[in-house]
Order: sequence, then structure tokens, then C-alpha cells
Amino acid sequence: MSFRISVGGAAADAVRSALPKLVADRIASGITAQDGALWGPAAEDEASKRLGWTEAVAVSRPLVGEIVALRDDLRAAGVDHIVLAGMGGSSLAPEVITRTVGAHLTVLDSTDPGQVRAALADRLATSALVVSSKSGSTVETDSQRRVYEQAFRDAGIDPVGRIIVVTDPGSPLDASAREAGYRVFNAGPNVGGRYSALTAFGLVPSGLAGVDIAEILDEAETIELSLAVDTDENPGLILGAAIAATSPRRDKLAIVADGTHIVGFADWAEQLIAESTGKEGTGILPVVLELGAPELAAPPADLQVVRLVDDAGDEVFPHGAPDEIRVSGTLGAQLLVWEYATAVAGLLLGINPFDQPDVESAKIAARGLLDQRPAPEPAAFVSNGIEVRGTPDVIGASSDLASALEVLFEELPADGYVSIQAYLDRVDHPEFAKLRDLIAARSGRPVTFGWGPRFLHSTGQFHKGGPAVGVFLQLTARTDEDLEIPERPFTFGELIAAQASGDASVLAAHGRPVLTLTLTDPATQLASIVDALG
Ligand SMILES: O=P(O)(O)OC[C@H]1O[C@H](O)[C@H](O)[C@@H](O)[C@@H]1O
Repeated sequence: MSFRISVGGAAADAVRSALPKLVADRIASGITAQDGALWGPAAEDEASKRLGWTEAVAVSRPLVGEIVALRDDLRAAGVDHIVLAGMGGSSLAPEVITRTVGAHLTVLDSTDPGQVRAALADRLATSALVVSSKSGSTVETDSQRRVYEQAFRDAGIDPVGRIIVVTDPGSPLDASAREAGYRVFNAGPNVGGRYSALTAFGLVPSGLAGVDIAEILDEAETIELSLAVDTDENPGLILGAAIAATSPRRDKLAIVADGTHIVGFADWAEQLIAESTGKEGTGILPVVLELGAPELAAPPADLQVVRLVDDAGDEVFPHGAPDEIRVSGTLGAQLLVWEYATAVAGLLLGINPFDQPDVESAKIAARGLLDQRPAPEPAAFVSNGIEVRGTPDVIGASSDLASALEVLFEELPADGYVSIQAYLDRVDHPEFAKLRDLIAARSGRPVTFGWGPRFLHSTGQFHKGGPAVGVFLQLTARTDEDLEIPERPFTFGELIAAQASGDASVLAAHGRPVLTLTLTDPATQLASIVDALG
């Protein structure tokens, strides 16, 4: 079986209550027929243009041969390393696909100068860069492309043979890439970024990195029919109801890898669910957890747990099932089932799951800072070399790092969450992720951890558009070694700093508590933060 699901407890009640109407209203066949009216009149225009993912398997088939041929050409030219420049929906699917099969792909979804510099220094002479952007105007991706073009030229390598572009037809990148002579793959504009896993966006980088992409499409194809039919066995309807129809609603969804062969699926699902549902003051907050996370020992009442297991069994409502959702299956099937389930969840929540109205606000704030270059706001205080800033509610009452953290957690409402946002080099400093479990144990509430600016294209929409119950801990770094962005008036260091403070200002404008810790030596200062947590 390519996909299995079992549900117990509140999720089982949710499925029993919501499923009959979803079947009677022919939601599954409606989604498959790309009926944009399903989400109501306000969403109809956008939804009608964003349902192309339901036919992605068939549309993408002809790409397989082209991608394999290009891979062979690149290998023949000595290329043995694929780097992907792309954000959010344009990088998370290739990341999970390549990690799952063990193919090597460097995912450069960062503007951290150290991380970009390290990628450039890694086998440049035998690297090819895939530049993936639907809109063709994402500043991170554009900056990464510029710096690679320059590096190739400086190394005497013609970028034309080493840069491959994936973009929507007619985007600014489509035009400039064709003019530059790059190999361009277009994907259908009727698929939004976060639903693009089975289009050129998921397939080109993965296929070039060596994945058998025909197999991923085969896996998805085996579940297509089950997803399209209006029956009470439809896994997309069951999963959508299980995550969105609990009563009272469990609006936080812990996603835990617990025996699955799929590596990193939760990060992909996080952006799909958070950006699709977190708007108009509602939404489902994905919380990516590892086994052993404090939240799993005694899940809070508003946290629904879904486990990605090896085999979820062949009964949807197994007798005596724990109060959880369990899913198993092939990667291709999982990708398509979760896309359907998210569209169904959007319907149950009464929102448009195809727009991202609050992502733009952080981009505008960052752009404003880069244009105006205001003098940096002085730190409220410095603790062990860590500069501490924050919203007045957090900073006004604190005098040291420990009290600032304490005040931040005191601001947590009973149904709140903590968001840790680490604008750091995630390759060099993966150890910062351990703060998640520590803060979950300390705060007693669900905690999300995101690397900046990557999370801005994932949970960033939820932070601003979802329920206003988050408190935010930003970690930034002061860099000594910056990196120019060719023909841009700002550097990578200035860009990442503007992205962090731009997002902080938007969160503050939404009335959310923000604590920003600027590290001058990340390698040693993590210990000070851990100490301050007590
Ligand atoms: O593919 P791009 O146009 O560069 O967009 C990359 C990402 O940007 C924004 O954050 C969107 O909200 C995401 O859905 C998208 O995946």
C-alpha cells in the first residue's frame, strides 16, 4: 500500500464527524477537477489558478527524460556537485527527496555570509547551480545566483554551462536567464510554490543530484485515484479532517518522524501547512519534533500529534489506538496526500489555502531597511557579549539575559507557542537547534525552531497571519567576514540583518513580544543562553 493512515482519540472523532459531509459535498473530485469555488467566493479567483498540482504527475512525466539527459551531460562535463539556490517551496521538496534516497544536494536557502561563502568554497570547479524561483524575484535566490555567476567567472568557468534555471514562464528570471543563455525549465504557473513538489521545482534539482525521479512520480501516481474519489476511504479527506476538524480545535500539529524511511518530511510539511492555513487569525501551526521532545511526554490539550511511522496498519480506526494520527507510505504518495489534506484543511478552516498575504510584509520591511539604512538601534544591554534587544514589554522589565527570557515566556498565553528564529549558519552551527527542546521543557508550551531567512518562507506567514499567540526569540550574529552581492547596493551580511530586523518590526507591529539576541561569537555564546535558561 503506497499510503496508510490510522487515527485515534480526538482525531478519530474529527474524522467521524467531518468526513460524511466532505464526501457528500464531493470535495475530493472537486479539488481534482480544479474547482476553485470550493473555498468560497473570496478565494475563488486565486484558487482557480492554483490547483494544477492535482495533475502534476502527468504534466511532469515528459520532464524526466530531459532532466536525465541534462544530468548525463553535466556528468560528462565533470560536474559532480549540485547546489540549489531557492527558498521555501522552491527548495524544501528537493531537500526531502534527495535526503530520503541519500543523494547529495547542497541546499543553499540562506543569506548568512558564512554559509554562502562555505558553499562557494565547496567544489566550485565541479559544481552546477540550480536557481529555482517561481516568481523569479526572490531576493535571496537572486543574490545567490549573482554570487555564483561571479564566482564561476572568477574561476574561468562559463556560467552558461553551470547554471540551470527553474522558473515560471514570463517571470523576470525567465527572461534574463534565456537572454544569458542558461538552460531553463518552466513549471506551470497554475501551481503555487508550496504545492510544487511534483513539478519541475521538486524534480529538476533532485534528478540532477541523482534521484530516480520517475520512481517518485510512480509513487504519487499509485495514490492519485484514491485521492480523487468521493469515498470515506479517501486518505486526503481523512488526513485533512484529522488535522483540521478536532473539536475543540487542536491548532498545533506535532509532526514526528517515528520509524519512517523518509528523511526531513516534517520540514516540507511545515511550510505547506503553515503557509497555507496560517491567516485571518486562524491556522494550524506545525511543530516539528524529534522523538524524546518534551511536548510528546505529555502533549498539551491543543497539540495534535501525527507520527510518520514505518507501517500505520490497514485499519483507519484501529481498536484501542492512541490519541494520535499515524501515517506511512512512499515519499511520492505522501507528498500528494498532504497536498490534498492541506487543501481540505483550508476548506474546514474557512480560509484560502493558496495565498500568503502576510509574507510580503516582512519583505517590504527588510527592503525599507536596506533602502534607508537607519542607524542600528542600540542594545538595551549586553550580557556576556550578547547584545539584547526586544519589544518594550520584554526588555523594559529585564536587566539580564535570564530575566529577559523569563519575561518572554511570561508573555505566553495559555494557548501560546514559542518561535525560535535562528538567523545563523545552519551548516556551521546545527547545535543551536537543541535550544528547542530546552525551551519547550522550560516554557511548557509547543516550540518551533526555524533557521532564518528560510523559515520566513514557511512558518513566517503563520507568525503574522495566524492566531496572535506566539512569542518570538530571534538569534542573529554580527559578522566580521561579510560577502558582497555583485551589482547590489547591499552585502549578504546587511541583507540577513535587514531580514531579521524587518521581521521583528512586523511582529512587534502585530503586538507580539520579540526578544532579539545578537551573538558576537556564536560558537561560545550558545552556552550563555543555555545557562540563562536555568
Ligand atoms: O519560488 P519563489 O517565487 O522564489 O518563492 C519562494 C517562496 O517565497 C515566498 O515565501 C512564498 O510565500 C513561498 O510560497 C515560496 O515558496
